[in-house]
Amino acid sequence: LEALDVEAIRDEFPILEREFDGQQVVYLDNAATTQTPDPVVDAMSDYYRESNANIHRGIHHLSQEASIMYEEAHDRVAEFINADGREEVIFTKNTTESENLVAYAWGLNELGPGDRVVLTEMEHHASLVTWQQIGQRTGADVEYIRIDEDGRLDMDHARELIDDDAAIVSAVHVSNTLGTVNPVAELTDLAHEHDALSFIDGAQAVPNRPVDVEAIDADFYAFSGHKMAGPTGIGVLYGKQHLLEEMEPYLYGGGMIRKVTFEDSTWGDLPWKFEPGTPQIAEAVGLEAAIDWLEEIGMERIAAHEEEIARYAYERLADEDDVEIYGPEPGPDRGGLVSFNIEGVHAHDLASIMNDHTIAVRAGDHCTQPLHDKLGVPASTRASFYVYNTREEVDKLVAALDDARELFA
Ligand SMILES: Cc1ncc(COP(=O)(O)O)c(CNc2co[nH]c2=O)c1O
Repeated sequence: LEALDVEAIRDEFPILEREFDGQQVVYLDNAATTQTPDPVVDAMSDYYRESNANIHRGIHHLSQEASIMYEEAHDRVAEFINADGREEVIFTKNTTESENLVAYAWGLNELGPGDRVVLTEMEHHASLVTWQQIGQRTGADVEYIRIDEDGRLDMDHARELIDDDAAIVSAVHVSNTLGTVNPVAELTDLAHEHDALSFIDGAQAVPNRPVDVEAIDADFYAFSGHKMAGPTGIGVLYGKQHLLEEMEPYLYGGGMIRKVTFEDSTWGDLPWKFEPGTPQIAEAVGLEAAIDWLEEIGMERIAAHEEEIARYAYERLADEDDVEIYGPEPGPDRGGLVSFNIEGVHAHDLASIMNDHTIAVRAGDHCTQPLHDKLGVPASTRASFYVYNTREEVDKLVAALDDARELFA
């Protein structure tokens, strides 16, 4: 597999030339949000300059043009994740809203006492808090598949929890804290063996590796545009068509109806039934441009680049005696991020020192507070990589650790 031309890629991100206090930014916070290449920014600007109009096929050229752009963005997403078609691709605001859509439109109506919602201990709050609250409102139990000391799922425990009481398994594809790549197809098979649904949180997977929802056979799959070189304000909920057809919407308004009388209303076709009001049209154009841009590079090459950079970062950090790294060894079941702590230095202090060197990392609980409780630490520092990161940037990260030791350890 030919390596990425990182320098050519970096030329499409002017933001990576930014300097603070005379130092060039080193952006290692990609699990939080990725940067946006010129072609994506240009596509959205061009939309506003040349095609902007409200959609739902108004009787004028601009509306028809904007409607087709918006509708075809759904087709492009379906092709990218190997969904059957636009009917299985709902545009939301972000992964969080995609999780809530299923929780409200399916969970509230289908769950009750005696049902079990099976999560994992490494879930992001977007999934964990959502299903925890739905469990409280419906009387369903919420249980968590344990992780082992390497940050991998305990699949024996998974098989124990995913039994005939399980109604849905909601699991993260790639952990945003541990980097663990979970066996989502196996979890889905287990769920289906017991007539339970499978909902996979792909926020840290779709941007970084090939994802085929049909191969996984997930019933629902969620991700965000801003984590895959696309804009904020747009996310995707993939859902199997027969499930989305059966589900009642939980957000009402214009654009999602077929017929409205004073007495009642009927709902429009998929995916529009779940997309009320004026949607994020420019963001849909931007998301399609991001998919084009990523596929131009190739998802396999992106995954290989990230594995190589994460492996290098893991190995450099593992050489430091006072550094504790969370999650599996480098390899196929670790994604492109490394979370760690330095003995005697709080993660926030470390991130602050990194910022003195204009190195952008994330410090905190990464919206996985129960996982950090389980790890026995209040916070961690996370370096997360994307297509434009280099080994030299990892070297700068490691070199800055000494400043933190001098000041805090
Ligand atoms: C695994 C996972 N699930 C869901 C979300 C929520 O995505 P959103 O709805 O687009 O915000 C995130 C975002 N994770 C992070 C956002 O900032 N730092 C992070 O690690 C995530 O990493």
